[in-house]
Amino acid sequence: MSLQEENEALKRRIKELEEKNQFLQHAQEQDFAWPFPSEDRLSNAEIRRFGRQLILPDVGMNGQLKLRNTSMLVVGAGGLGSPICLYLGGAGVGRIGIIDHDEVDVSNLHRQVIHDESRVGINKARSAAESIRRINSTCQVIPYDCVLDSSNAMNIIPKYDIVLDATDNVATRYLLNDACVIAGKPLVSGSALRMDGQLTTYNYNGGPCYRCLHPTPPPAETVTNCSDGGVLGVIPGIIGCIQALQAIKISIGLAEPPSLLIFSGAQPTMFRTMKLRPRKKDCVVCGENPSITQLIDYVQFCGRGATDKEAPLQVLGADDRIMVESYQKCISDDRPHLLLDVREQVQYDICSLPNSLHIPLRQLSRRVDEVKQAIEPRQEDVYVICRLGNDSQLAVKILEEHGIRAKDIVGGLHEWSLRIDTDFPIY
Ligand SMILES: Nc1ncnc2c1ncn2[C@@H]1O[C@H](COP(=O)(O)OP(=O)(O)OP(=O)(O)O)[C@@H](O)[C@H]1O
Ligand SMILES: [Zn+2]
Repeated sequence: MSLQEENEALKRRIKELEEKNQFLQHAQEQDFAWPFPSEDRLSNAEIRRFGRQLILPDVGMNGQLKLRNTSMLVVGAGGLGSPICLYLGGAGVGRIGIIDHDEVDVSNLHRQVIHDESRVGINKARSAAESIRRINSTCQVIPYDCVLDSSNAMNIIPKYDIVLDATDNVATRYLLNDACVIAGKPLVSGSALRMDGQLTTYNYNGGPCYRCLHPTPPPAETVTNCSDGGVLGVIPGIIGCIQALQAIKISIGLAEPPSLLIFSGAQPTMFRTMKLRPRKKDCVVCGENPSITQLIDYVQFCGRGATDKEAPLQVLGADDRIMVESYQKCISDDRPHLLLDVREQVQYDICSLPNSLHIPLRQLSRRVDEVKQAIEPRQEDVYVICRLGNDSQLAVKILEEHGIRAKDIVGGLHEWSLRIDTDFPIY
């Protein structure tokens, strides 16, 4: 390509980007009159755009108008929130609020398909809003770049007709439940982990709320999220799509009594539905004499908040732990020692430090003799490592119970990769 051609191509690209920018600014600055002024008819442009779903007897003019006059709040623009936002925006929902405080990370992109590589580092609510506007510039999209918590939930939730829980932590589930009961909003709640997912609508059609079924939160250390347990990208895609469908059905008046949908992606018959237990008359929030009439401190109630899902465990004292730098010195000084790696096989196969003995934490109690055999000849020091430095502490405790003194490596392989060997993979 000649210099002149290159110059012309660059000019075209600049023009393209300027046009895109203008379009986005226009979309952001559009007049947010709500509900839409012309409530009783669709424009020709709308008829053309929504024609394929407009001709469904279940939707029709009436249903499409209802969608246009419905506002929905999507909490979390991650794995579930991505398909929810894309399909609700595409379907013609009039107003969509999106809350997320987090930024797009490259490890999100396998499932959070509303974002792309160019959005890495950008707030997810803003990124999702931009994607919806590109699909349907007439949708009023309101991104909230913040953590939804007790201080702001009652300012936001009452402004919407239907709320969709697309988050990944227990504190936000209880917060959303209570806020939706207090504000009288249906809550379409989804979850996805590994190959499985679940979906329920709470506080809808006389059905139960989340607390009716789960009065107390599970112990914080038993809760697994996608970054610990993994997730196949398409699983939240499926659940999120059904959440969007459910919200559309509620909006246009097609929804049945709420039930629990259980999705097992690894099984040949993937879908099951179960009847929900009825609403509890003595439920503390939706019962006849509720003791919770305003939002509480959910971080305290659940033992963990929305933003500290990867907060490190503190099980051991300082004497039972070493920093990655000290472990590196141990290697460079050639000090005899045993490195025990307690991650699952699937993680060990991805990467490991040389000369480690591998016993997954789950098997450690019954395989403790292997550790003894490995250290006995030279009475070596034992160091335990895992991915983030949580399981390794639990492993040190187990070894202690069997009379083996060991130390855990603080922050695990993640820290090793950040501070010692940047070529070591992070996953
Ligand atoms: N209280 C909250 N307020 C705002 N956003 C929230 C809240 N709780 C969770 N979220 C958001 O919900 C989304 C859930 O997405 P997802 O389950 O796919 O996990 P993730 O946090 O993006 O990814 P990973 O677990 O792999 O780091 C996240 O983007 C998270 O920031
Ligand atoms: Zn209840």
